[in-house]
Amino acid sequence: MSREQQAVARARKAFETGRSKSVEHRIRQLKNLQRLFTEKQSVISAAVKKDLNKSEVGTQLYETLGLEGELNTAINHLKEWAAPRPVEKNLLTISDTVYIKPEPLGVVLIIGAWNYPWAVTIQPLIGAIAAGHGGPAANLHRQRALPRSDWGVSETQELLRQRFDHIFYTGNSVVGKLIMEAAAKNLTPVTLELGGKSPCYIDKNCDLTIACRRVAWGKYTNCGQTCIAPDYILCEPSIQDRVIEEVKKAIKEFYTDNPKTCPDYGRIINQRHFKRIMNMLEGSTVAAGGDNEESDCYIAPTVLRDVKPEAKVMQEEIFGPLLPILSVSGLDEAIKFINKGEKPLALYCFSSDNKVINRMTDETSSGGFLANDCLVHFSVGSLPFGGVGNSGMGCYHGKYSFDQLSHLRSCLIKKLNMEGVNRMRYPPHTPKKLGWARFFILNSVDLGWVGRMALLAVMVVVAAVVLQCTAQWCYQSQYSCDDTCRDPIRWAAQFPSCGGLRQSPINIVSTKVHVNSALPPFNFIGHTNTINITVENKGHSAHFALPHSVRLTGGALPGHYRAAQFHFHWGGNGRPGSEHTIDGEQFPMELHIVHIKEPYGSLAEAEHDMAGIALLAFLFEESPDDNPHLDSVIASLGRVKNNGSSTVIPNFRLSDIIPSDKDLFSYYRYVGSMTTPGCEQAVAWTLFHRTLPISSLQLDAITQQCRFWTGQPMTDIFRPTQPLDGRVVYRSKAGAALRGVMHWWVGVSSVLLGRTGLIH
Ligand SMILES: NC(=O)C1=CN([C@@H]2O[C@H](COP(=O)(O)OP(=O)(O)OC[C@H]3O[C@@H](n4cnc5c(N)ncnc54)[C@H](O)[C@@H]3O)[C@@H](O)[C@H]2O)C=CC1
Ligand SMILES: CCCCCCCCCC(=O)O
Repeated sequence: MSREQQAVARARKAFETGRSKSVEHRIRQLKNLQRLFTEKQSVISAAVKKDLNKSEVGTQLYETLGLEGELNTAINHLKEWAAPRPVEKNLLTISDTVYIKPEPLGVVLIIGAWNYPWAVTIQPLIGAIAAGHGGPAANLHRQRALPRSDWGVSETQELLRQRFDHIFYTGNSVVGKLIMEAAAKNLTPVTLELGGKSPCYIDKNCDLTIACRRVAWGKYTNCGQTCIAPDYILCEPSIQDRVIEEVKKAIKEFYTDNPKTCPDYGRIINQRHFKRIMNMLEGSTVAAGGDNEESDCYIAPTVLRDVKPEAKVMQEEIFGPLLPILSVSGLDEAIKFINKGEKPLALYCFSSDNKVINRMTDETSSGGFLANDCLVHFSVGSLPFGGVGNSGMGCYHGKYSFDQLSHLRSCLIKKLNMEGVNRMRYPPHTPKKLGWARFFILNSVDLGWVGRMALLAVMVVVAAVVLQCTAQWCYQSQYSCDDTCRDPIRWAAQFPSCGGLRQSPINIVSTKVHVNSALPPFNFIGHTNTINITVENKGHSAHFALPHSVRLTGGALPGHYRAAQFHFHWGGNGRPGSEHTIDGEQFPMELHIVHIKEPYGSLAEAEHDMAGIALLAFLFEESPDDNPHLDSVIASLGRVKNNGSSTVIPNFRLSDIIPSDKDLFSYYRYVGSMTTPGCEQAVAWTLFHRTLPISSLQLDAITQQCRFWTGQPMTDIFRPTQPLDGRVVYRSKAGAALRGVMHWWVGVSSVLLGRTGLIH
């Protein structure tokens, strides 16, 4: 048996004892690892000094500090991570216990690279221990502190002939493919943390001194041997000379006039890599640096100017201290250039203009994206770190390491009773049974986070099942005395927020609103894009899903918001159906465009923030003529008649159904809630003065097409207005200056929080 086979056998035996599965055991192991970094700090630093000429402080800053943080996070959160995770259920499974159970996979092989030898091996190891793996085979690669040269390859190759339950590899993409090939033999899942050419776009609209200092830091740290180092700069020719001067200034500031003698400037790992990097200089013009000494593996911080895309230095990841500058005519060309290459591990964009940054994020893809800085995303444990496409697959850091190295097992525990409900899925199959199955499967019930108490909670759920099945919420129009669904006045019994003090919709009394000159116009982004949107009948209304490229800023909202969907509220048979009323008048129909604040990913995440959701509301007024922009909307509703059905509207533009920006400076603003259960009190409402036209024929077409989840015609889908409860409604003043925008929001929030008794 080879020593690699023995190591794997030992690890598997240890795993099979089941000891590593106990959370207490995992925490003990993590604490042991923590001790290693306090007790052996100087040995660790000395080894890395020999390998890469990193100073002791440098090793702590770039390697062990991050590991200490990861260890603390894992130790503090492990119980929560490892606990069963209850999930949302549908009506069919409401009485079952449904959860995700994170489980260790078995034996994990971790293969690391030499450039940050501790960070890239121990960080996945922390995840592996946390996930409950038995003695990972770990990396066998050798650093120069041990036998010098490329030892480790043959041992790794032998290891790869063994069977593992996961392989976590950090290194170059060529070897990454070999790893995947070896893993395929046993269908072993892999995480590949690879590299590539990470572009850095510098916009002319930015502080070049600061931008170049940050780029120089990102590039020359560890002598350029960082997987996420900015590989090359893209900028307009007009700023190239300034960029060179500023990078030179930063080099001097960090590493003195003579980087060779500076303790903070590193060395290339070995002569093979030294030659590889020096070869890349061929055909390019050195604008700064260029000095080198092979025997010392020294290459000075170097800048290359006017580099062509065909140049040698642009054909592969540099992984050394050369910084090529390529000319582009502007943002469009930079995006085109980046998209022509493989998807990078990191993408950097320096600009003072948010539009530039937004376009760069929206129109490119990369493992990570950083605006106006380099490398630091690696140190944020709450961000998943990993590549995409050629830069890798899978991710880690913090909880992501735990999840990456766990099997997220789906568990559904049913009881052997309630067979009646199951009959809808047993043969003989009939359309009626299908109708019931649609109802039970398509209606989800979010019971919230039950955590480790899942077992106890499910008993409560079982007890409540009969009540729950018959207690769906409905609009007043659906309710009749024979029904058991909950109409709006009884929503609060099941959804407590619906009885809160900041509920929507409201009646706006125009003489009582406060005129506020600090309410500026909105900035609509992506509203004119032509998109394909999915429309779905949700049982209570129809939702028109919007892509994340549609965004919103301005309007004194406290941040950037991404569109999620829009929907309408309507009446029926000539009855008005708006939710908001003005001076008691209800309008024929109301449009709501729902936006979620960044960086929240969903309504559920945003609901804990008082302004987590921005809702734009438009009232409709009856017009003698049809509004042609509503044709595609009306036609799509005809294709989603029943609960759960969906369709696509191709080539849709949001700007076609709402007025242009210049007509939207005038609006009401107040803080309220969603108007359907759970009535989350997290909404900054904007109700525009400008109404939208709709003909009576169009209104009839809209209100007569869809059906509720109960099968009845979907009419009068609005919630009655709610008490203001001391809230203030503001009205924007046309042409107001931007000044004081933040003050307005802070002012409103404190007024509101104070009045609702949340602050004193
Ligand atoms: N995404 C990330 O987190 C990181 C990615 N990298 C990337 O790693 C690359 C630099 O490291 P490398 O030169 O790859 O490091 P390396 O030469 O140390 O190789 C990485 C690992 O692969 C093993 N290995 C090498 N050749 C092998 C073969 N033929 N068969 C089996 N195993 C083999 C080595 O023993 C080592 O453990 C760069 O592309 C860099 O961007 C580096 C650090 C972090
Ligand atoms: C304070 C910022 C720390 C940046 C550390 C960067 C480590 C990159 C990982 C790698 O190349 O192996």
